[in-house]
Amino acid sequence: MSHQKILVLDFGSQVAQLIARRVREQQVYCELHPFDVSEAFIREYAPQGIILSGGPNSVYEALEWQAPQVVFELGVPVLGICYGMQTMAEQLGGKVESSAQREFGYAEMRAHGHSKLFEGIQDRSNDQGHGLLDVWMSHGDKVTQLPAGFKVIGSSASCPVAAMADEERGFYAVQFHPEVTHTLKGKDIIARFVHRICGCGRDWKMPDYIGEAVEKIRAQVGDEEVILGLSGGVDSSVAAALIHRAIGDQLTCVFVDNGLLRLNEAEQVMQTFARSLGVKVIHVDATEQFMGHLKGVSDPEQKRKIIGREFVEVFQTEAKKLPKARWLAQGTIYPDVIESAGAKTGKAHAIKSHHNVGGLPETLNLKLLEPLRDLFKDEVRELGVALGLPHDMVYRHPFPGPGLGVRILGEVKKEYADLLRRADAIFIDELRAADWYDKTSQAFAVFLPVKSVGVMGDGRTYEYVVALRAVQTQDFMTAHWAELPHSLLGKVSNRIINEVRGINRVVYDISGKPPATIEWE
Ligand SMILES: Nc1ncnc2c1ncn2[C@@H]1O[C@H](COP(=O)(O)OP(=O)(O)OP(=O)(O)O)[C@@H](O)[C@H]1O
Ligand SMILES: O=c1[nH]c(=O)c2[nH+]cn([C@@H]3O[C@H](COP(=O)(O)O)[C@@H](O)[C@H]3O)c2[nH]1
Ligand SMILES: NC(=O)CC[C@H](N)C(=O)O
Ligand SMILES: [Mg+2]
Repeated sequence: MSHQKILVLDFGSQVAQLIARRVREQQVYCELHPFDVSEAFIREYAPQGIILSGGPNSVYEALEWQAPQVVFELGVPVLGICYGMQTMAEQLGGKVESSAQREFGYAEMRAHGHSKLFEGIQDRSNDQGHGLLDVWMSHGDKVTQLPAGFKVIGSSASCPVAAMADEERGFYAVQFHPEVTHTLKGKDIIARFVHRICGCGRDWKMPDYIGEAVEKIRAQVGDEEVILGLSGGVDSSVAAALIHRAIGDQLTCVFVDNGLLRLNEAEQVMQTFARSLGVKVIHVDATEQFMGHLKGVSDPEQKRKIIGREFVEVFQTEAKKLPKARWLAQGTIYPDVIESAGAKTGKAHAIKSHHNVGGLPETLNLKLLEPLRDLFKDEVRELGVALGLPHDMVYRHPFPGPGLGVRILGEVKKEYADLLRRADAIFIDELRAADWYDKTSQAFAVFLPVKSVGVMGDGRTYEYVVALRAVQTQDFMTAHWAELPHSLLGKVSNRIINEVRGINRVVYDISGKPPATIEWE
């Protein structure tokens, strides 16, 4: 089945992913691509409408940062946002200049000229009955001359052309950012563009998508076999459930106990998958193998690389035991794809080597099956619910593949892992009991291999420290530390110190991301 689609062209905006999110929320399929994709690509993609994102450049400096001309020749509506508006103006014969008044943050925009884009959408109105909108701006350039055929449809105090349109041709542009939540009616504006102006229906729904995905997996796999690394996390669990729905027993999951899992995790995963869902799961106890290779290693990057390598090692060994195994399935999701795409616009530094990216050796001899490649995390969760996975599994916090290996600072030892497992379980227990688990995006304990002095029962102690970490975030790219109630933190600290012998001090991590990261290594 083919969907009606929107195409988002990325000019290097920090929030380009959000545009795609906002469109998907309208149950309209869309993809984000670098602005310089080929004309042939755009024609073949056959969008129902195109959105041009913002970006850091100025149109009068970065002359090659233009939308492919075909964008304006396809006969479909186009929405330019910020830089997207400026390049639209420039390319169609208008003018853009650097502005004396730069605007960053809140602005009030007055809508005028009865455009389809804003009609009936306002936060309040002024004395003349014009709609006023609270919008979020981030620009230093502005359109100073309209291209032929355009009229002004919105203005703000320091930006006379805050929005423009050529309704005849379906070209719309806004200087503000409708994709961020600070633009209060942004969601309505995106909805208006994709539904009314582009004429897209609501045909992107997870329950319907199951059938489509199942067909595709069957066609790809045929009568061959698939192995999937199952972690019990959201992505691999949903991938397992989906592939199992498609090919049943041709799927074998491999759950690796690397000795770095949380308390009772192995039992829980086996229980849910093998017993409740009837999926074939092989439980590989590779504790010795992982711990052996990690012995004496304290550099975080080296630890990550070793863990990644050993995972592949295990998958390969297991695949050899299945004569028809030709596929390795992964729970790769859309943000993973976008973040590692290395588009012309991306200049990201390597902060951490994620264990599952780029670690596949040439000799693997297995094809990759990635049925969640087009989905955002919340879509993956919705799909999981539609597939009948238990709520607790679908809404659990993410857990990184290197597991406790990156939560024990420095060298990993079994003794440390055992202490950490117990402290972590107490923290998560208490979070749930206090109804805070679902209010945080990720929470865990970290083991610090330093000792401090304490006094317990009149005796001196000299023991290890545990740090608690809890964050709130939408996308895990940035995060705030969670303002957990002091009483809750107090209770967790008390329980850990009383119940886990070997730990006599608990601290709470109050660093945001950036500048810190969520995991400590
Ligand atoms: N213990 C494990 N055994 C087998 N495969 C694993 C294990 N840990 C991680 N993996 C593999 O690595 C992939 C990436 O891990 P990642 O943590 O990003 O995803 P996830 O565990 O599926 O979901 P979540 O992000 O919710 O934790 C998983 O999809 C899974 O295929
Ligand atoms: O599957 C994974 N393999 C990894 O190697 C890995 N490293 C970090 N994470 C998770 O990614 C999110 C962001 O983490 P950081 O702020 O620590 O970079 C957080 O959710 C982290 O738990 C990983 N997940
Ligand atoms: N956020 C943007 O797209 C900014 C566009 C352009 N660089 C400006 O400053 O006006
Ligand atoms: Mg995980």
